[in-house]
Amino acid sequence: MPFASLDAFRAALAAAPGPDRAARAAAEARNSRLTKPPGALGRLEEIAVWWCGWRGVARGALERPQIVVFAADHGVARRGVSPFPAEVTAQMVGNFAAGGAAINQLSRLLGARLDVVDVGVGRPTADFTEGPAMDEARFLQALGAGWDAVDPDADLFIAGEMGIGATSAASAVAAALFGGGAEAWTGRGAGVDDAGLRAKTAVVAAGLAAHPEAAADPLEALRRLGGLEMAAMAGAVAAARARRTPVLLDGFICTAAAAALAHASPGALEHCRAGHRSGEAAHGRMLDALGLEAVLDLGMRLGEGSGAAVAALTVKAALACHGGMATFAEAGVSGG
Ligand SMILES: Cc1cc2ncn([C@H]3O[C@H](COP(=O)(O)O)[C@@H](O)[C@H]3O)c2cc1C
Ligand SMILES: O=C(O)c1cccnc1
Repeated sequence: MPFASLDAFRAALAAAPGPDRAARAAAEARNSRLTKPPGALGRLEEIAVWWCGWRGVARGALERPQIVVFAADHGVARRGVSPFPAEVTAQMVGNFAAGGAAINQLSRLLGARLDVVDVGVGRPTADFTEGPAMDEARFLQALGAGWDAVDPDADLFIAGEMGIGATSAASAVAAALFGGGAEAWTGRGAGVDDAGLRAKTAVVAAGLAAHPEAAADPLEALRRLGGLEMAAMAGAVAAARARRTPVLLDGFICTAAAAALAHASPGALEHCRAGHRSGEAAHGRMLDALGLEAVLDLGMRLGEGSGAAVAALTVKAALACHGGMATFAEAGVSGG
């Protein structure tokens, strides 16, 4: 859906539907009758009920998960904020096409549809220390590209990204949204050393200083300090909500993009769970600030949607138990 203005996108966010409460209650009732002590499947139980509520079913299985990797280049990559050169973004897009990346293996294992959407490879954002990363037209285009990438028939959606420099953009957006300064939100990304981390933190601080307007408006924070792939991820997460498709958020970059939605429209992430807690230092703090609990905590810090893809295997497990187990009555087991 092309958005003619930021207000049009805000209106789409405001129109977000809630879960199907009757389906959720039916899934909860079913869960309480299954042959196990109450609560013995731990958080798998609430994961299954969450998914059923958004899908509008009393029970179900994961059949059409979708992963979209949004790829884009960052102007700020020129500032030496990543241990890897900017050309790795395009090279990794080639690797996705050839099936050689981590996300290829995980999406195949999950049985997911994997799409790679180029929203700015070779056409970087502006360096946010010098001006807004995106003008409004480009920002709206990326939001719309993300919106359009979501398969309306998907039964679980994951947004991933590829873009050298992206953790600097995510740190800047997080600092603008949550406050606390560049130091609190800047981490090692793809692996900068101590000197690199100091330089990266200074670049994020310079970006924040250049865009005081970002603190006042979450979508402006995303436009001025974020990346094209982050804008597309935000558009995709919003589109999934419009279709009541449950979402697993990935790591630091994905969560920072989604956080802009949460700040723009309270409740915008009700259809989301945090797939994992990334090894990027500030991700846990961001999840806490958003009130999100991670499904997994494996020290992964890759991006590409990889942490959420592993978490989707846990959703599959949760739904296999919830959908397939016998009730106490069906199995003739006493005590239910
Ligand atoms: C080979 C390679 C594959 C990747 N896949 C995801 N990322 C991850 O690293 C980048 C962010 O880190 P930074 O902000 O430090 O540049 C993003 O592209 C992210 O998706 C990768 C990075 C590399 C090097
Ligand atoms: O958590 C993430 O999304 C992440 C962390 C490091 C590098 N790329 C992505």
